[in-house]
Amino acid sequence: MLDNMQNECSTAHAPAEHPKIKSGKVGILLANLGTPDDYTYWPMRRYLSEFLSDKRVIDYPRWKWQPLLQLIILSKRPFSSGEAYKSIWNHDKGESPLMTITKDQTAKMADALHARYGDQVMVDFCMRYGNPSTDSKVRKMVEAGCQKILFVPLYPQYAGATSGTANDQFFRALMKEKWQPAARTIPPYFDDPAYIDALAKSVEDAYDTAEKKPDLLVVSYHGMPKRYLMEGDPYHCQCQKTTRLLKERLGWDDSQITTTFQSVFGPEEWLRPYTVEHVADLAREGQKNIAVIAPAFSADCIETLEEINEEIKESFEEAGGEDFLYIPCLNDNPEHIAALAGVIENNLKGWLE
Ligand SMILES: C=CC1=C(C)c2cc3[nH]c(cc4nc(cc5[nH]c(cc1n2)c(C)c5CCC(=O)O)C(CCC(=O)O)=C4C)c(C)c3C=C
Ligand SMILES: [Fe+2]
Ligand SMILES: [Fe+2]
Repeated sequence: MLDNMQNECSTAHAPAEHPKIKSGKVGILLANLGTPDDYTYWPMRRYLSEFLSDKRVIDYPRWKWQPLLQLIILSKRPFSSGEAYKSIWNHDKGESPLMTITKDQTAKMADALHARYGDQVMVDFCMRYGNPSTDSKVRKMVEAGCQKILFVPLYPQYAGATSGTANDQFFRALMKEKWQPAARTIPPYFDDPAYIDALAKSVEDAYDTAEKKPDLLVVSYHGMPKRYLMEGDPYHCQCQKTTRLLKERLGWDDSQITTTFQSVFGPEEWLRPYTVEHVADLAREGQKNIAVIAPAFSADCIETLEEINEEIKESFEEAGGEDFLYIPCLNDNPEHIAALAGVIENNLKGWLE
């Protein structure tokens, strides 16, 4: 039974103006990358500026990077990225798909965890960039009486540019609290059997219902500069291992599956092979019928719906490819929620049984 501090202070000894203190809950705070509030210039610029000013994402010295970012990149990219967001926008809800899906995931996770732990837990989500901010959601949890918070970045593979910076922002939010809750973050879960099962099932379902069974599965991960790998970031290795585990779980051999990296940004070399070039090479070599899956994303977003399913598909078709099957992210499907709930349960041990 979790302790309730308010009982101790409801005696005659407490000062009359004593604040109401809520306690006794465990917060589970899901976190994703963030997304612009709108696809027009200023919201896009605000979002990109916050994102691309993060040293975990782009690690050039500020004096060199900020003039280039603020004067050159942010005068053009909000327009081109805004167009891309507009093409995938959830106009009914007035938000991006990443936002809609994260809300759906959170609602389903809340149901699953309330069924398991009752009202001892509070489940919510925040974003690393933009809204709802990590600060605001940590504040809300502390105010509601969460003395313990488990922070859950929704990235299966660890990268400094994703889980690392999400955790940094969580710790910064804790710095502002008078009564800092106990805090945990989760390790990467790319090798969790239930997560690999969920991925494999999504491939099997897509292949079963495809008009033409694909000859090759391209497993496309968000890229990063190759230098980050050389400097110690484990993301590349965790991506390669995700593909291997998926291949083994599907009972396939190396001829049926391949790993690539997408979304190259700037002049540096990024992790290779680049998806957009590789699918064109495949089409030219005679692989006319492929499927693409993107396991680094827990929710469909601009990088999957627009980049993979529009730009990369076009590159494949222009090079002579015929059938391009995009396999959606795991989003709020039941196997994904169950796998994530299992990861959360494991990481709550000692706090809640
Ligand atoms: C420029 C450096 C970038 C690195 C390094 C990077 C790593 C990285 N990102 C994700 C997940 C997502 N990225 C998303 C969008 C996005 N990413 C970058 C740049 C880097 N990402 C930019 C500039 C953008 C914005 C879109 C654009 O202007 O092209 C998103 C989608 C957000 C959405 O609203 O839909 C996600 C998710 C991972 C997993 C990763 C790992 C190394
Ligand atoms: Fe990104
Ligand atoms: Fe590696």
